[in-house]
Amino acid sequence: MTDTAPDPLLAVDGLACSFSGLRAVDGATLEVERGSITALIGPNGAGKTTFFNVVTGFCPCHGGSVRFDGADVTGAPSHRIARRGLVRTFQLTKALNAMPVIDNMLLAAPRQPGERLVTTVLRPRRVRAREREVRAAAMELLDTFRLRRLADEYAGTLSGGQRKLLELARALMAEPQLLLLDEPLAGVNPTLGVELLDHMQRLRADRGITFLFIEHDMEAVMNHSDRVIVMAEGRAILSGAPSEVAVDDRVIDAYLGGKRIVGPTP
Ligand SMILES: Nc1ncnc2c1ncn2[C@@H]1O[C@H](COP(=O)(O)OP(=O)(O)OP(=O)(O)O)[C@@H](O)[C@H]1O
Repeated sequence: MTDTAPDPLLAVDGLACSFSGLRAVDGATLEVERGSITALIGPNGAGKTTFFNVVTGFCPCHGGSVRFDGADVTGAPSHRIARRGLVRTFQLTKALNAMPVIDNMLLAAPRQPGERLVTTVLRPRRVRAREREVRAAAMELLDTFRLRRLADEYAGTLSGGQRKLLELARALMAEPQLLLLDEPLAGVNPTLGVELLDHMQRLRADRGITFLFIEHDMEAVMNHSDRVIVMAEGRAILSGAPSEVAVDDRVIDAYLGGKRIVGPTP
């Protein structure tokens, strides 16, 4: 690692996670700056997805620490980490596919007082007010992603691109401070890919959301991120501006197929 942020939103130190002896994440140390769009790159099997899973509480932590927004969240359950604003996207499951788009959105909202019978009975007005708030937030996001007209359609009937947008919209219902995206451009046509990257820029500007995204598309990484972190064999081996990372010999040899990429386009 070559740089550190003064007040990082996410600070991970020596993180480890093994699967039956295989060290998928092996002492990863990295930081994500507040308000940045940071890319996480590295070869297949480098441990990027497992890193996301450990940080967000979906895989066990076998060593090291995770600090988010100044709090130690190492090994905390995923729902508690998400409630703090550290959220990752997920592919729509079978169950979610069998539900209308709007229900997918409503289910993803935090702090639903109607979840508790006692609140529903004793404070019905509060429950209804929160339900209206959640529905309004869902509709606004569906508008943003041009999915509003599909609100009552089953999620399973959406095109691949629309599903990607719905995954992003669902994650935003959790009101993230830091959103982790695992290969957001995979399987997406180039036009929608550009749209997704524009959404990230706009969400950062309008809602102050910080992004950490895993991506193999080097053009997207170099042109749409402020920082790039390179992972190999379970560790972060390099971090810097895209223009710095793009000229590093290790990156050129191992991850860019020997091709030199000259920084972001103006
Ligand atoms: N649930 C699991 N059980 C066993 N091994 C796993 C599990 N998840 C990941 N691994 C292994 O951990 C290593 C890291 O995998 P991971 O998916 O985190 O890498 P990655 O960098 O995200 O790769 P890719 O770019 O191909 O998605 C790989 O060797 C993988 O096979």
